[in-house]
Amino acid sequence: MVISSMCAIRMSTTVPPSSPLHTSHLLRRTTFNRLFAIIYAAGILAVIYLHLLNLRHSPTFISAALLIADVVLAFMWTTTTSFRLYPTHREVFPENLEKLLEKKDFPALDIFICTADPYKEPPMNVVNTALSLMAYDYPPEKISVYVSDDGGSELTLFAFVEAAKFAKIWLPFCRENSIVDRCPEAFFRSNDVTLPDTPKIKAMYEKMKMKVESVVDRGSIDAEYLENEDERRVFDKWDGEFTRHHHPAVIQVLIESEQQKDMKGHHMPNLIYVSREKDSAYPHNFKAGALNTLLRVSAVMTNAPIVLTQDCDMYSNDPKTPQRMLCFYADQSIRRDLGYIQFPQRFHGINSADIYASEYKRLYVINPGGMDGLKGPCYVGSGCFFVRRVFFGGPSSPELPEACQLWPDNVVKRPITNHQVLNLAHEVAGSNYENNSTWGSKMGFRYGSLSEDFFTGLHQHCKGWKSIFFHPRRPAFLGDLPITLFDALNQNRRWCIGLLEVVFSNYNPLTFGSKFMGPLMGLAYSHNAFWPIWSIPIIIYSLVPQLALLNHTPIFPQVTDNWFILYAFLFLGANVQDCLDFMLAQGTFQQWWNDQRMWFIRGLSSYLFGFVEFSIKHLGIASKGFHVTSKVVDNEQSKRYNNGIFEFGVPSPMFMPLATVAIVNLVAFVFGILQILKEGDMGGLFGQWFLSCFGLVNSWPIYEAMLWRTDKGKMPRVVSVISTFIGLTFCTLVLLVPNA
Ligand SMILES: O=c1ccn([C@@H]2O[C@H](COP(=O)(O)OP(=O)(O)O[C@H]3O[C@H](CO)[C@@H](O)[C@H](O)[C@H]3O)[C@@H](O)[C@H]2O)c(=O)[nH]1
Ligand SMILES: [Mn+2]
Repeated sequence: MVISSMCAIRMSTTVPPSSPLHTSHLLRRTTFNRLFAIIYAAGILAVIYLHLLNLRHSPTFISAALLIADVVLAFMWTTTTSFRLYPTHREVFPENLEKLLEKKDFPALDIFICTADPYKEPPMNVVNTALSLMAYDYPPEKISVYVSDDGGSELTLFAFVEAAKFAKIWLPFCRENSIVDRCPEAFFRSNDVTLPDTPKIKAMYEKMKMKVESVVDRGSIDAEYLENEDERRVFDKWDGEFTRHHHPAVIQVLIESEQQKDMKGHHMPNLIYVSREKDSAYPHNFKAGALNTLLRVSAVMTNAPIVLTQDCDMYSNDPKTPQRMLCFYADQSIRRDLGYIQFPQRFHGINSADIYASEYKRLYVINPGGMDGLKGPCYVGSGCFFVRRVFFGGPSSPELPEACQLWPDNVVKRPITNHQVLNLAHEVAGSNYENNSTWGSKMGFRYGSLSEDFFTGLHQHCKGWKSIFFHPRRPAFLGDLPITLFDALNQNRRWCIGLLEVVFSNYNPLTFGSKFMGPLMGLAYSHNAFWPIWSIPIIIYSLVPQLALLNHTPIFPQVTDNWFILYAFLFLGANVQDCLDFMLAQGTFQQWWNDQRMWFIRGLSSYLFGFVEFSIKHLGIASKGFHVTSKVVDNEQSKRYNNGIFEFGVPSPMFMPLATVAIVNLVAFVFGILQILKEGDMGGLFGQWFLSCFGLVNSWPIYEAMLWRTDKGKMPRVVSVISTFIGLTFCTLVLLVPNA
């Protein structure tokens, strides 16, 4: 089969100015942002000056702690400012594409879907993702979908055998009825089930789902579910020796575009199941390893010039997405150093207040828009269209892989089921294939960080590639999100470990990054990389002023003092601007409130624990792998989540600092009230009392969970008891210590 990676070379298109493919402009708030940044920076300098003065007069633990907290806040503010100087918005005009390109000249597209565990990532969901992507409004013979199964599970493969059959009906159905929701589950969930064929197709879908789910429940495949010898042979490799951590490579072509047609006689995309060889003697490098295997396997089989990476839960929500992507890719004027086009990760099923701030609006929407005005957004692991060449060295310093069949401009001339092709594909999926190679260091996705996405994008930008952020009105992809606080924090903690791995690598974004990408990009990358250090000011500000209050030690200027205005300005300025940014990005005030609360919660838990775990790992004491976030939904939990109730439930040490801080703030708050009743004023302690109110309001769900909730999601008793004890001990100690 001649796959059209040639198109990439032939497509010498110049876009006429009258019918642009895309436009971009700076947001209106840019000038304001820049002016405000200058004023705010002056405020920061003044407060640091005040701290230094204080420290000279009274060099106490408190003044040192406050200086450290404010220096970290100032640093994080500087990094945030890098997103605010060039906030960019883009539009695309896919309707102009046809003036430049015929459909037959569209470049081929290799789609990678990663899954790792059939019990945390139900195969039915993976199948839904795959079907939604196969149904793209794009020439099907140009699409190849590769599913990487790191779980090495016959259950997942079985689901795909079924999906390949269902695709024959589903794809023409979507095309003929111009369906927009091409993820079957999402389509049947929504209400427009009025088309004549729908009941029939729905019944078929339900039957497939029932089969797949029963197979997953039983953990094995009933013989009756396999229709013929060919289907049985597919599972031959799962013999007695086969385990998840030790097995040969399995590559199974489930649909071959050239050979198989759908019900209506149209081409279908290629569908290929890949489970790379696993052998405990070799590191497998988690998702980055899986993606590198797919890069090679797909190079051997189809070698499309564009590669889309998807997490297994991120289904397509808009069939026109590849065409929108083409609006950038087809533009010669930006092509030379264009490495990737990132669409934001968006989620379905978020509760309206977004209690866990799972939307990560800043990470996925606001900040990438800010980087788009510089050299482009970070790669966030899913929803990203790469130019294949970006994995092989810089734009003008190519790094070619060992075999010419893997070169990014190689044209595959043989069908994907050809023996030689399949043999080579198995070879490059071998567990020792990468030994002594530069895969993971100079080529492909980067190893060495649990946040392989962040690390990979950073590396590519440092090599001179640019990227583009495109945020369409209708979300291009929708994924699952964690619905318990524990899952949400665990995910964040894994990211933190991965980010610190980048900070302490040779590719520190601040030093190495600024040198190769410029200072603003360096700062922008540092913002994420240094996330965990948020915990320093958060811990200090949620304990020190409150404890000092109990000790009658004023640490902020008096309300009547001019310096108080500075504090008020810095506090309000940061929060109001942050809130405005958030609301201008289609957020509500309540969502913003919850977002800042989660920031506070993460600072006391996942950022902190990520930091500790990273240090332990670094000292070689323990090493934790990539804990896949569960996408399975428990009904009760889901009900509580939908009602906006926090889910604690598990006795995790991560909840302890949260509960301790909640107790200390409660005591300080009550103490402040008593103080007013007794003496009629706050005696210079207003600022501190105000912070304890802030802490109190933010901790509300924690009090609820500790004190009066009775459901399963309440705070486990052991966490409540230990934290209350620690919190009260702190308070008693400072009450007993004489005024400092
Ligand atoms: O050994 C592994 C581990 C994970 N995965 C896949 O990686 C994806 C992301 O894993 P998930 O548990 O969903 O992590 P999240 O924290 O939700 O993912 C975010 O963070 C990851 C980095 O930590 C990025 O890779 C993801 O793209 C990004 O969405 C999933 O499709 C997994 O199947 C593998 O293929 N192999
Ligand atoms: Mn995920």
